Amino acid sequence: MCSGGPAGEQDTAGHRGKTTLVNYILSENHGKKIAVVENEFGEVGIDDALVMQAQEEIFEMNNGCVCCTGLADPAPVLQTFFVDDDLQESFQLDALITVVDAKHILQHLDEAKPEGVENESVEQIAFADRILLNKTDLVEAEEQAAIKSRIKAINKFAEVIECSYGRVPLQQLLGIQAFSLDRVLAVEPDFLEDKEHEHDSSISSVGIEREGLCDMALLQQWLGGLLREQGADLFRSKGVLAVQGSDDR
Ligand SMILES: Nc1nc2c(ncn2[C@@H]2O[C@H](COP(=O)(O)OP(=O)(O)OP(=O)(O)O)[C@@H](O)[C@H]2O)c(=O)[nH]1
Repeated sequence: MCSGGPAGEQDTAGHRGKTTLVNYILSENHGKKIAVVENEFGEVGIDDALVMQAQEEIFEMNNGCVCCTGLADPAPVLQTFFVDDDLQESFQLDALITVVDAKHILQHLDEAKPEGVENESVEQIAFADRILLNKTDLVEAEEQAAIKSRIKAINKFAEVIECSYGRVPLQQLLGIQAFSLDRVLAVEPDFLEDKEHEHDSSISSVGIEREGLCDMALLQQWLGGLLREQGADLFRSKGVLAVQGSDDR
């Protein structure tokens, strides 16, 4: 299970490399059968198109609210494994793996939040059993060491693995039996209590679906305007485009 987070573009905050990691796992020759369950935030499923169509089955759950998708707090998704009897009987939670974007993590950890609102980057690191410190190609060794010690200060138990493009030997990620309920309870003592959580309505999504080909110049003009006027309020944008004059998607 990989926990999510706010996104932007490759060298902007967000997009930490989770899809890249999943695609790497799916394309490696590990002999395992893998099912991917995606918790998509928003009514238009995008990740499904971005995850490689290997032989694996992909289940997509659309329209999750931001707090239930694991995008912010990983706890609600983790709880699912413990409150559902069928899941408990058939599955074992092997590890919660958090992918960290080395280029932007310090900025996220330092973000001041309103009172009562958790810093989701801190939460995701605190709950993790393994932490992939990804995009290390974009930071100097000195900064990397500083990031590692910040991570260790939040979670001293999880092994931190430095990598680029999620390239980590798979025996360090799959079948590692690293999840420990006791450790999660130490972070959040009421983790197993059947509490209704308040849905976070401060973050919402907008989906746009259109038939036909798009004009890249017009699209960039529109996106540029949107970023100028509302960039500070945009957490994540992604999509699949059929562009006029190009065979690629
Ligand atoms: N330089 C660099 N780029 C990377 C690395 N890992 C992933 N990327 C690039 O970062 C971009 C975003 O990667 P994704 O795997 O889509 O990120 P994500 O976490 O799935 O993003 P969301 O699903 O939107 O949260 C892509 O262009 C990747 O090729 C890395 O280690 N270094």
